[in-house]
Amino acid sequence: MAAPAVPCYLGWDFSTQQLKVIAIDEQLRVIYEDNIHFDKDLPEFRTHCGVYVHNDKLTVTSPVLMWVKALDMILEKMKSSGFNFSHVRAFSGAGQQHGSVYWKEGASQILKNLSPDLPLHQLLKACFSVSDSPVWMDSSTASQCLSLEKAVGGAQHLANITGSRACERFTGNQIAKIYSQNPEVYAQTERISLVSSFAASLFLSAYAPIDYCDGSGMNLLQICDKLWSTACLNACAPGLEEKLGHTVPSSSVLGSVSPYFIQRYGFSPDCKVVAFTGDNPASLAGMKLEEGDIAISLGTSDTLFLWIQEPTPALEGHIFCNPVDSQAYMALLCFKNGSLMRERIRDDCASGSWDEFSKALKCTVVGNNGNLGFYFDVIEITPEAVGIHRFNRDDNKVPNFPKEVEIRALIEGQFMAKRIHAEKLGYKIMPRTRILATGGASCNKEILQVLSDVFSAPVYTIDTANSACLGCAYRAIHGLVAETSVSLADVVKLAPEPRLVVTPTAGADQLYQPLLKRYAELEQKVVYCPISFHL
Ligand SMILES: O=C(CO)[C@@H](O)[C@H](O)CF
Repeated sequence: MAAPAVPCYLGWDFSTQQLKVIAIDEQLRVIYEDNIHFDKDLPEFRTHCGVYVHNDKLTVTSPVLMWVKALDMILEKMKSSGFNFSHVRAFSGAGQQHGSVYWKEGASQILKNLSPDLPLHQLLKACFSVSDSPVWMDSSTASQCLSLEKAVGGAQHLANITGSRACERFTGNQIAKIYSQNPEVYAQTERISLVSSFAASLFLSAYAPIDYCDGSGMNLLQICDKLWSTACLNACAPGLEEKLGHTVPSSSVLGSVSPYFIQRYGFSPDCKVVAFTGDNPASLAGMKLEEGDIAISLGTSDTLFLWIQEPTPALEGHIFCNPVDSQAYMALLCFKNGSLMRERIRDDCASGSWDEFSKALKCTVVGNNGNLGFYFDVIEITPEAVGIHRFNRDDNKVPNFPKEVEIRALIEGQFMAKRIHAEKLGYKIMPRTRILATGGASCNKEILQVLSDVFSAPVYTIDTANSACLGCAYRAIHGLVAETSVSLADVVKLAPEPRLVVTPTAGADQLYQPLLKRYAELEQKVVYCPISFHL
């Protein structure tokens, strides 16, 4: 007797280092999780942490066919494990924000006529005019950023229009660079997707629209009316609107999964595809963020984000259209030196062991006896700085710290930066503030204890570190009823509540108040002017 059909929903995450998938049942319980790690499972692409850092140390890309092949592999893994795709009622997904994919002229015809006998990476190998997609770690478009801000009347004006000042990783500036350096490649490109809408296009076997939320990470979309800004488009490249297509609300049902997936994997013809969005916005959905909460994602990038009702564009940080409620917004601060920085210090100071790393945090005192550090192996976004800078309790620069002091200085510094820059943007740590942590490092209780002490707030986590995948599975369910104006919160009220993990150490707030002030003052000594830095 065949097992009863257990309707389920999928959430995909095309992130920097891996492709992840989660399946949940109608009771929102996780029934399947899997991933393909790009470096380990696709060694033929020879990426490091999922990317190529070019010789100029500014340009950072990822091979688009690696993402395509990762999807082939994870679907085959699921099929071999007996996963029944016919039970999937709907799915949505996320992609690393700001990255872009360039479809070559004629690709839409190839997408429409995929043979289910072959894997996607063979069928699509001639479909991309740019084989190495620019990704969010890139910082090579300083001149394009200057031109864009000049074209629209300055940095704050651009922030008022698009939610951010010109950012080197943002897609409009990346497109401008490709157009200026390779106009013939740009001319051969019939469609430009974000990583999120590229992934949705694979499942639709047709170009998927960009959603409002991920679209607001491009320096091209007007966050007030969700329309492309003509001034910004024209400042980046000619005929750009036609290559981008129109945008859609993040809860839109884009259509049904394509015949390729029905015939090759057994998806139901009724399986719906809900608009894909950015990874951080998907995490906001996955963590059931409430007003007053602060979310911190500890992944390849560390990001701090929160749900806001009104846009407050500034010269630092970003305002995106909200992925769950298209009348609301989300604020985000991005810190590029996240997990890769923690892993490098773990390798150098804890013999590559997280247990040793945690022991070092346990055996060093809150506040680290006044030792402070700034750890930026790659050019940091918040603040704009690079290099390793250590200061002793007298604010004197020192060349090194003992290993366990180095470990605490790294973690305290990463979290003090988050609190300082969040409060600079007006985000208040209130008595009822909850810190919701996600991402790989959210599994480390000692790291979360430092987070709680620095923010003087309790830290909660959800059952999986893959909040972006989970958020997309939730959004898949919501997409099926979004027309009835049911809120996501209503749809996921049965989902597990975030779980309290740590509370602040007694006296920590009194210790960190003067340290936060010192850290903010010392940070001014390590930041640089990005333009002069590159010239
Ligand atoms: O650039 C970022 C956010 O603005 C990063 O967090 C990427 O989304 C990571 F994939």
